[in-house]
Amino acid sequence: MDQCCSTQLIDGDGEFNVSGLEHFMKEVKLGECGLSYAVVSIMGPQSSGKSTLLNNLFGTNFKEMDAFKGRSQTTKGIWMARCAGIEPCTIVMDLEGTDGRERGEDDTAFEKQSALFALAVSDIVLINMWCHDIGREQAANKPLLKTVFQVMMRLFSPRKTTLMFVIRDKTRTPLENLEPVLREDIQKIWDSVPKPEAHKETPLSEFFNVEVVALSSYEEKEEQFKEQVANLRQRFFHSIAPGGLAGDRRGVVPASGFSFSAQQIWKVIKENRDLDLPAHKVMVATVRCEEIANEKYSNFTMNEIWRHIEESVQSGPVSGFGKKISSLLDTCLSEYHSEAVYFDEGVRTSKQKQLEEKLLQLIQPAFHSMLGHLRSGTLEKFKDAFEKALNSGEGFSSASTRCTESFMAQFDEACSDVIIPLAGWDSSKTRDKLRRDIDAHVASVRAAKLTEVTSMFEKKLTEALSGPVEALLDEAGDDTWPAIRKLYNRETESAISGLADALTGFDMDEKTTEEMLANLQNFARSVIESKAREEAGRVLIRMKDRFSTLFSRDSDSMPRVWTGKEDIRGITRNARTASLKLLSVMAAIRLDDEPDNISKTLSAALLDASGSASSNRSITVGDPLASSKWEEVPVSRTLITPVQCKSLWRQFKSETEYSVTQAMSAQEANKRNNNWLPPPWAIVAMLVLGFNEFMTLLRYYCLSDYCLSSSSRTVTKFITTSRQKSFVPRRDIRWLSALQSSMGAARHLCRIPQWSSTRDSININEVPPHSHELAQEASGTRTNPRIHHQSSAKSRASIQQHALPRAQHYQQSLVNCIVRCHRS
Ligand SMILES: Nc1nc2c(ncn2[C@@H]2O[C@H](COP(=O)(O)OP(=O)(O)OP(=O)(O)O)[C@@H](O)[C@H]2O)c(=O)[nH]1
Repeated sequence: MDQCCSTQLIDGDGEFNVSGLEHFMKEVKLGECGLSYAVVSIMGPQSSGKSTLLNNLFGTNFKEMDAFKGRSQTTKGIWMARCAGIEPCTIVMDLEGTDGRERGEDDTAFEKQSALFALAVSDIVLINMWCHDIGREQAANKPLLKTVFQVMMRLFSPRKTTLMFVIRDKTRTPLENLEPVLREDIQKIWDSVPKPEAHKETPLSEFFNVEVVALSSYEEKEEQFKEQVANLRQRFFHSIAPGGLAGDRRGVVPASGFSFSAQQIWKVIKENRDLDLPAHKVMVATVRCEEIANEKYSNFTMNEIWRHIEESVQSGPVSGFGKKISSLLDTCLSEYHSEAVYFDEGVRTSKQKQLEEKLLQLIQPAFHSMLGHLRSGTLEKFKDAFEKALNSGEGFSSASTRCTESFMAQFDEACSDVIIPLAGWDSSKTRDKLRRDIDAHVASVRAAKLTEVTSMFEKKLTEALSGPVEALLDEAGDDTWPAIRKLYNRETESAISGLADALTGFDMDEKTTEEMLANLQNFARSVIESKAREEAGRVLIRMKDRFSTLFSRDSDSMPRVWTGKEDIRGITRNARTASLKLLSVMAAIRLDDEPDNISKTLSAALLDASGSASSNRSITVGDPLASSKWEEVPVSRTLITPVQCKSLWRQFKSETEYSVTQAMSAQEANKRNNNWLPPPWAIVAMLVLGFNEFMTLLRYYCLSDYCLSSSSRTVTKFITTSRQKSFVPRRDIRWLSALQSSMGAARHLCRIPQWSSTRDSININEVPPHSHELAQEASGTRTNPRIHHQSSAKSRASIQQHALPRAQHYQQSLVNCIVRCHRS
């Protein structure tokens, strides 16, 4: 026989030995038995040989009374032991004997409590009784049976227990004769027990299987006793099998819940409450399933593989995540199931569901982290691949479609490795987010590329338009805006065509493409408009330049010399008309080829009938320029408003007036100097006084004029050459101009009586005052030319070297001629 293990379950004071039971259960490994165990109890009068029977029947080691010390109570409370060598695992409880002398009046209470406990917990209850008590009115077991039947009524839906009456010290009377008498006694007791209304007519057999065995006296016929006990033992093998000795086992709790169940039953019994076994079973199942679930959850959280996954997933994806987690979950849940399988199904399933939820709640953050890693990883890989595809020259649309499909498929594949079938979590939200991220990236790259392409065409357009437009506006004339329009159309068409070609690879909708092309066209327009505005801001300078060019230079671009023959009025009119043309061209943007009357309006308002004189009138009512808006031109295309034109013209006129005045003064001076004919009275006098004098004078004038003109032209030529070659300082040019004037003055001197033949040279330091004035006028300064030439010895030397010898030569010729004329 196996070594027996026993413990006191409930002590004599009714205290439940929890730790003792837990220890006992571990020792006999009861928790692992599931439903494959049986509980046998024995009750009966004190010192009726219960312990002796159990020890012989089940190989237990319950304490037995020493026969030589007399009959007294040996067993206190309830003891428990495992039956040795009986399968399935059978637990036997030895109850304190009834009817004992030690407990007195209170015994009833403990008897009832222990009897109820035994009925609630046991599959088989042995009722130990003396053979000689059968049929006796005052039999010792009668109160015990009454108690058993009474407490049984306190069990709701009691399990059907096997009541095995063990008749001790069997007499010669055969069992067949004893059993009916005993059953009759039992029935009488059953009938006498008060029952609840529901069980008034319920037969005893509804609640108990009654079995009767008889044993010979252990003390007197030990051999027989042991033989009979050995036979009886056989009935306890496979007692829980169908048809076995055990009852219907309706109230059986899984072995792992036995400890808790027994505690709760004893607690209820002690509190003298009714014992609802089905409810108790559910309660035990609830508590035990919860305990099992908690234990499994705790085991899961402590699992090494899980802890590694949980830690690793913080920093990156874990390979085979779904499979690993699923395996852990399966293990955990199957362990739960195997332990909780014998508990109430409803409770078990419910608790399993709760366990699953808790586990999935624990796992979910790791799952989302995994998806997050997959999403971000896929996105990064997509970005790299997309960039490489674009750099390799693949079309934008083709690259984006191909890369998107490829990496979404990669994500789907990777997701299948993460999915936990039990959880049934959906990765579609993460997938959608990835798709949105990819689309956003494609959009941003597209925007950047489009900006790049657009900028390139804008730059090209700016280069193609800006310079030429500036040049065209600089030469403002009737053809300026048509030329700009032509340029604009040509360059814009070229750029739009180029951009349209470049956009074909971007897979853009027609509307967006058209918008971009329109934007480029508008950009071209804005370049021209901007340049036009810029040039319009400099219109006054340009007008003055144009005026100056046309006024101061002849058709060969040579500087004009106001000899007196020029038509200053006409030249001024032409210059102003050209300047006004520039103003009218600059007044508005004419990219749309819409005719306007700006030029006519300006001419009418700013040039008089002759076209030369500009209006100095202030703005009056009815003045076509008294407006801030041209009639035919929208404000957006206006560069210079009518009133601004008026103001600009006034300023232009006043700033160019001086040049005209100067020219006129110079012309007047030249006219005076060229007026060599003697006064009319002299001509008349000469005609009257004599032919000789006339001829003399004629020669004198002709020769002197020839000589001086020659000298004057020589000096003029020298000055011009010097200017062109830039080897004479400007101030000396001024002096030479003065010298040139002085030669004119020399002609004048020739007619002055003070002129003498002894004066055969010109002292440059004594240039006549008249020539100084001429010099001042020529130079436009008030500086005394004397100071200039004095301040530059080098210049003076140069002049003396080049100009003066010639001047002196011609002057000497002049003097000689004059002397000859005088003499002749
Ligand atoms: N006449 C008779 N005496 C027996 C028999 N079996 C045991 N005894 C004796 O009865 C006495 C009590 O035996 P236990 O086995 O201790 O009886 P018990 O019912 O367990 O006693 P408590 O635990 O005190 O109630 C002992 O002296 C035994 O030798 C039997 O079959 N016939």
